Amino acid sequence: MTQGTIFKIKRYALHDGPGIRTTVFFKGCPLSCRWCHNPEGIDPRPVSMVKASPEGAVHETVGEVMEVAELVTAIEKDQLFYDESGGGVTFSGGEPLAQPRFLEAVLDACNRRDIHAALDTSGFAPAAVLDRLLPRLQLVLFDLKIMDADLHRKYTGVSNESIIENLNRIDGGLTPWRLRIPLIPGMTDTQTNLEQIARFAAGLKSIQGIDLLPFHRIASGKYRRLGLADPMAGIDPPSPDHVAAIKDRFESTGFDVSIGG
Ligand SMILES: C[S@@+](CC[C@H](N)C(=O)[O-])C[C@H]1O[C@@H](n2cnc3c(N)ncnc32)[C@H](O)[C@@H]1O
Ligand code: SF4
Repeated sequence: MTQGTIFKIKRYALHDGPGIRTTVFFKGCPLSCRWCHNPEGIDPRPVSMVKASPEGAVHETVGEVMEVAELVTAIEKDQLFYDESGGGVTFSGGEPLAQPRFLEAVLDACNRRDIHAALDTSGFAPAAVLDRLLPRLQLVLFDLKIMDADLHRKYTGVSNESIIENLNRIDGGLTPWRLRIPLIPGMTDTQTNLEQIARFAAGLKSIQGIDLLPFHRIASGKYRRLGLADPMAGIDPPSPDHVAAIKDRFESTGFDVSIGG
């Protein structure tokens, strides 16, 4: 039996793809982005978080091992909503590509049920994993964080070499995809990085659009609950005007650009 580890299933999501969606968060990620808003999803094993309750602080375990059939049952519960809204399921995390066999089995089940399946990914995976999974996906939301290899390593912990290779791979294929750029002040959101991304994006062929994801601070409480220091303490979200100017910049070169995705 193929099993996977999941840390959240969010129903009635209106982001991360068209229509009403269920977002499934896969546990485990080979990156460790300094700004990650899902720090509880990085360790592949279940982790302990402190939760406030009427009885005081209690520990809860985040992360659950699931069978393919169990997850598919949870996903198909809302098939009526997907069908009526043009929605479906989005696999996010953590990094879904870090559990490729489990993801493949769940995708096969979704494909058999005609459930639209989207992948939210850092793109950090062996090319063979991507090649196997792309034909099973109806949409890929592919993050591009930092073009400079050294800065990418500094802020995410890994090289971006395989990510760029995989971007070029998906761009030559048939699976619909959008580029996602998190706007993190001083890290991804610098003039140099955005210019480098714009130059790279100008050469892409099958890209359907760009989603800008402005930095937000929803994770600060999560770091506290994990017993960790917030690595982004003191950093504010970018202003709406600044984000609008970046949107204009990408739109002026012909891209369909959304804020928030
Ligand atoms: C948590 S990640 C999971 C999927 C995959 N690991 C990735 O990075 O694309 C989902 C999305 O949230 C974005 N993100 C993470 N932390 C963020 C933050 N603090 N503010 C805004 N976007 C953030 C990522 O860039 C990514 O597009
Ligand atoms: S790749 Fe995604 S899940 Fe992994 S650390 Fe970065 S933002 Fe978080």
